[in-house]
Amino acid sequence: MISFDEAVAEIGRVAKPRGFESVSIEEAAGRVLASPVVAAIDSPRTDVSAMDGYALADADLRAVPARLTIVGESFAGAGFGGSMGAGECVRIFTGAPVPAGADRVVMQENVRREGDIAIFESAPGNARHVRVAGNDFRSGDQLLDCGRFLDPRGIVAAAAADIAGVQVYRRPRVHILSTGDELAEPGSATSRADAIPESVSFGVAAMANQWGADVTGRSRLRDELAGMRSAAASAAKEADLVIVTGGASVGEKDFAKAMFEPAGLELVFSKVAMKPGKPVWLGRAGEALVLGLPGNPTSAMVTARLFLAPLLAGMTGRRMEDALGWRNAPLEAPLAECGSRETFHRACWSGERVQLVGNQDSSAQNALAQADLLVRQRPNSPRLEAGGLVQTLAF
Ligand SMILES: Nc1nc2c(c(=O)[nH]1)N[C@H]1C(S)=C(S)[C@@H](COP(=O)(O)OP(=O)(O)OC[C@H]3O[C@@H](n4cnc5c(N)ncnc54)[C@H](O)[C@@H]3O)O[C@H]1N2
Ligand code: MOO
Repeated sequence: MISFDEAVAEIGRVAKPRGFESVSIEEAAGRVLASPVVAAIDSPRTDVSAMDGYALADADLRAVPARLTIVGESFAGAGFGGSMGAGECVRIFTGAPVPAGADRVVMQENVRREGDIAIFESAPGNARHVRVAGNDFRSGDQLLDCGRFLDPRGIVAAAAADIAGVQVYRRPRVHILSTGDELAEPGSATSRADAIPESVSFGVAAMANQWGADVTGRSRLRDELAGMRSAAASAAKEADLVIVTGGASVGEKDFAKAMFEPAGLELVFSKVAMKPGKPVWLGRAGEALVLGLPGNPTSAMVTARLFLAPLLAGMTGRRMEDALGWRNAPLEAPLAECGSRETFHRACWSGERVQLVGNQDSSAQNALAQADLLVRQRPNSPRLEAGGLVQTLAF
């Protein structure tokens, strides 16, 4: 049995992107850049006004009040085509090109207008209200680095670079196999004695999508080795990552690993000294990675959060740390000493402190939905009093 940190290090070794593709800016949100975004234009492209008002030459306001003749208008998208001389100004709007000959914009609130004459009663302040060409970025500037997750802010910069598309890492194809004779489609559990709703694969699929995967297949399998083996072989051929739920322990029908043997399963790790989630395992079958999650729903979702999220971060070209951002937070109540397995308690954030949820059973589904944090407790660490700091991870 390896430690949690050793298991995370193994995840880091295997979690590599599987190629890249070009997508339009429209499709790029939530993807990760496989090549940098380089600006194709200056921004702004020319000197533009930062205010609605009047563009003029500073020299014309040396003596105030000043009366300048309005010789035209400049709008964003339709600049002033003419020329502006001494004693003249141009009506201008925010984002519009500043005409040649002007080096300042005066806000319209500080200007009185009489027909074609603009009257400037007082000396303007220091602010010229002109955004100089290229002051945001220049053509050729690298705006976003390779590996950048295209969040809404990044997408703005990518589009502003005036490029039609970007190169991003391919979304890993994920196939989820849930095992167990007892499992039934939600809504149909009572139609069969001893059946329960299959719940885990839905949470695992949601998490896989959240971390950038494309869930291309979902299958519910009976505990029958021949059928499981053929499902395992075809999932391993079709997917980059196969996730198996259940059958990870030592029961007589726990076939999760055995089902991949004919597909050439090589284990990376099997069993981690953690609670919950001890039976979690990782392997390869041909080109595919295979992640085995315990069947107990809380164990499955805790191990998915701790291993699937960083695995997909790496497979989509992100840093693994993006998925494992631990933060210190104070405890609401004392925490008993930890046993020999590293423990990940389910907890809630009250706004000021961390409170463990009441039901810490690894089969819990109601308490699972209440928890928004995991609290990490190192093996054999001593009791902590209320107010003591613990490491937490958004769950
Ligand atoms: N003798 C031992 N028994 C067990 C050990 C052990 O070390 N020695 N480990 C325990 C631990 S820890 C866990 S966790 C479970 C994990 O077992 P499996 O991965 O083999 O899971 P199953 O037996 O298939 O199922 C466990 C439990 O979860 C329910 N389940 C399974 N899949 C789903 C699903 N997709 N949706 C909803 N619920 C699911 C299943 O009905 C069982 O109740 O083993 C312990 N035993
Ligand atoms: O993973 Mo099991 O506790 O961890 O029920």
